[in-house]
Amino acid sequence: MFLRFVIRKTAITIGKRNMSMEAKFEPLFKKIDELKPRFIDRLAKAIEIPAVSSDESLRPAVVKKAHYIADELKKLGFTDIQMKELGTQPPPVNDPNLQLPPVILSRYGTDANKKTILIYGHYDVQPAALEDGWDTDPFKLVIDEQKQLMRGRGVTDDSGPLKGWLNVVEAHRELGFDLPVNLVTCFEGMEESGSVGLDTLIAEEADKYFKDVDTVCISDNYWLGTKKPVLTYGLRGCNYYQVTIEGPGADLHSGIFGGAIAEPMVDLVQVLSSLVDSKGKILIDGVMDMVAPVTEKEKELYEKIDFSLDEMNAASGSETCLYKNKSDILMHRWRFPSLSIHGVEGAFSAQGAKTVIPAKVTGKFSIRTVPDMNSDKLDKLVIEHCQKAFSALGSPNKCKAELIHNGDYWISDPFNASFTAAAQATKTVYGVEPDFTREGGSIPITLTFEKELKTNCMLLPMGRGDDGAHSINEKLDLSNYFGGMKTMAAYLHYYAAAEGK
Ligand SMILES: C[C@H](N)C(=O)N[C@@H](Cc1c[nH]cn1)C(=O)O
Ligand SMILES: [Zn+2]
Ligand SMILES: [Zn+2]
Repeated sequence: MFLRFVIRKTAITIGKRNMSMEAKFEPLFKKIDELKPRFIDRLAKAIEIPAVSSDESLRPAVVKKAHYIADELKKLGFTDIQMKELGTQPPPVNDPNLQLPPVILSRYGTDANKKTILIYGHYDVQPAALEDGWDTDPFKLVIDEQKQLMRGRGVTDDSGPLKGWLNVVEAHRELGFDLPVNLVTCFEGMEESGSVGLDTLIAEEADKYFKDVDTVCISDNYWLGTKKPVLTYGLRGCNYYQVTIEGPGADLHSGIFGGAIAEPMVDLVQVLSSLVDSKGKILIDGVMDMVAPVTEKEKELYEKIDFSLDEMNAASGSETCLYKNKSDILMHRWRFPSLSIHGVEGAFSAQGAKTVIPAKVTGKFSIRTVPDMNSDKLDKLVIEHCQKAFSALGSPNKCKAELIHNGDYWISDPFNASFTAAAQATKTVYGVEPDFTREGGSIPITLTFEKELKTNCMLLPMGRGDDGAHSINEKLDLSNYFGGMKTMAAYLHYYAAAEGK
């Protein structure tokens, strides 16, 4: 209720003072539509580069994509382009000399009379392979004319939104319009792998490259459903772990050794199954005790959000949701922790029936964290739990549990000039006021920006909840790509005209 009032009041004030600004929207939006072939082509070239940050063998591709983006920035008139090197990737890693991909810093405009917005995005992607069940090559942008959408790994997460910012600048240039704000880019290539190395860079550049930043805008999440635009004011954190169990000196014939040897895979399955039950309940002692209690006031927020079980089922492609009512679903996606088991490295996973006893297996799992969980305490609880669960097996094998990477949860107050400007932009483009949502996923660096730059972050998603980010057949509807760019463009203008940060 209060939020609606603030948005309307500001819109009227800004509307009166900035008629000329709003008059620019018509040609700007028309230009964005006109440049459709160019904007799709820019995204297609990005999708073709398999920039999978978690795959060490694909690191050259991640770096290649960074250079492709930097070249585009140069052509579009961005200045002071710096490819910031972050050194070698810390363990656990196979190649101890593996270089982290560069962070792309650049500027568009340096006018001291304008506000400065830092736009963050990531150019790395999650792994993808045709064998996973994709209908088309994941690293080739395919347009489905009938459904009016684009498919390919990264279209919605996060190459589409990242390119969206570049396209918005290009539309202004084509029209001879000044950008109403200065932009600073911070585009990283390790977000899908915990944003390793970026915290340090942000701390180092806070008083240098990022000195004049007034606010941070991140377009790297999704609407909750498929119809209603949202603005996001919270994220869960993510602590990612691995537990390795090893025994025999090499993979063994299960007919020759089976029954007479302690099998690492058998031990691992038991350790993993001690972490969480089939109802999603985390079984590690002490974890749930850290979670902030649900308040009555908070419950009302979930009831007002436009979402349904049907939308949840449509997005998951199943009817396997653990909860039936909207509030429970949203709370378990946004404000309770979850533990997911992702896979096992070293185990037989291909088709067919290989009769092998794997010698060394590494189970991967992560915990999405929420207020008021303490990350260090969580690591201690998790690692001790794994060691205890393994010891209880009395196995002669060896077990090691460790953290791979972590990133904090983030929650902010959406009552500031940036959220208000984004709400106005959404209303202008989509004709509806956005819902204010939290996100179950993680963008590890959000809290770091707020702490180090002493400013606010605002999340302005482009794609929809059913885009299949991290999944097969990842898509971005054309209406979201173009609507998203128009919203980004209008946001820059509304934010420039607003009082305060
Ligand atoms: C929401 C964002 N687009 C995203 O997908 N983030 C990843 C980040 C990550 C990967 N490992 C740990 N964090 C996610 O939420 O999985
Ligand atoms: Zn992302
Ligand atoms: Zn992602």
